[in-house]
Amino acid sequence: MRILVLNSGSSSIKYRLFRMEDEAQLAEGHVDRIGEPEGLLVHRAEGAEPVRETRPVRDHGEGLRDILAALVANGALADTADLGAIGHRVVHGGEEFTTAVRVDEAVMRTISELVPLAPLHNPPNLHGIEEARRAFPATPQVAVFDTAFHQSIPPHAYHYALPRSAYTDHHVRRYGFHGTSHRYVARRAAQHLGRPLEALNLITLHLGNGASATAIAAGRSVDTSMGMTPLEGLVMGTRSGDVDPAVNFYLQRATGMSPAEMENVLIRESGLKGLCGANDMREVHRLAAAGYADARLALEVFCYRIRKYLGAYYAVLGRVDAVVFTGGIGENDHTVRSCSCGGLERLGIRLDPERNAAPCRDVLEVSAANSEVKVFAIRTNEELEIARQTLVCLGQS
Ligand SMILES: Nc1ncnc2c1ncn2[C@@H]1O[C@H](COP(=O)(O)OP(=O)(O)O)[C@@H](O)[C@H]1O
Ligand SMILES: CC(=O)OP(=O)(O)O
Ligand SMILES: [Mg+2]
Repeated sequence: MRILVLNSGSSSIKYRLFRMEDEAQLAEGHVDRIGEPEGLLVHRAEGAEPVRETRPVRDHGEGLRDILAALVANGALADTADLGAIGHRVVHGGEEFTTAVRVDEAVMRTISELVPLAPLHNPPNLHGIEEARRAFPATPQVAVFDTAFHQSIPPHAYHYALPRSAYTDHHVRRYGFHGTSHRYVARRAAQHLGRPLEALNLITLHLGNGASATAIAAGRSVDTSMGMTPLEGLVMGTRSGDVDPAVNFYLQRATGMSPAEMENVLIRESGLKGLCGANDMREVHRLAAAGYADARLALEVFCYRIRKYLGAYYAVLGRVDAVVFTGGIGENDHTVRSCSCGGLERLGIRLDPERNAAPCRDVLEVSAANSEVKVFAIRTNEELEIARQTLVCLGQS
């Protein structure tokens, strides 16, 4: 069966096509700048020349039709009937969804009821599903939630110490995100260690544009650094992560910013970008190497926050079998890995500098031979995990 995985953002659609019999990736690409005067379309498929086009793409519906046409043109699909299912990334599933679900009217309604909890992510996800249902009415559509893996977090870890009505009336609690990635790399680590995931305690660190840490006990998520929204926790490209909530009110009063303007500052103008002007980690390194003190500080704040969560989750778990770094930064940035793990030898975490400097192609063990806790860099594949869960949901695996 062929499964198309879609990740619909506000002005983009990313996709990958898999043949599930052998989990081969047949094609991938993205449509960016939807609705802008000049859109960008990139398509790559096995055995075909890559295509890169710039032209306007009016809306998500047109973007999806372009993707389908490209998949047929480059031979990845014979026709639409060749598509067994579409799996959609949906960021917020609230408390309603603990696993992937087949999309129907009731599911669409529930995802839209969750929009207030994820105003940036859920509307484009929902829109992508609507358009896909319109473009492929006969194809089963499955929603796979970032929050689902974290539904095993116990009440003492998901409750904030707020008046009860915040939870009972307004659903304010920790939900956690990046669940498909944390789950995927946890499974890869277990395979590499040759042990069942259900027997392992892990700390997984997804460090991409968004970043989060998860404590995994006996294969299940028991705590994670992102909260009600993907703003809490680690320092990110443009998001602040943890701050004293009073900063919010203080800065609004001091500067006259509205709540919406303040939210924009915390989500889009903070993190690495706020600290040193660059949100891309490679650029932060370039600036630091060129002697910019702000960039060096940004790196230190970024790694220090990770180290704090490593310590906290060590305490949560009591025993840790492995720490896993993933996401664009976690997979590629050996400096961030060594800086984040620095000084944790007493916890049994010791890196091997030579192994740590090697490129990570799939699973790279970066801990020293005498490290009690194994440390890995593992390439994540959220799309493949979504395709697998789509297959499970349809009862075909
Ligand atoms: N070789 C590298 N060294 C350091 N950072 C890298 C490297 N390659 C990618 N990154 C960083 O990874 C981040 C993007 O991560 P990625 O997982 O691709 O993002 P997203 O969350 O959008 O999927 C950026 O900060 C980028 O600078
Ligand atoms: C939920 C989230 O933060 O996702 P991303 O890292 O893709 O922004
Ligand atoms: Mg990513």
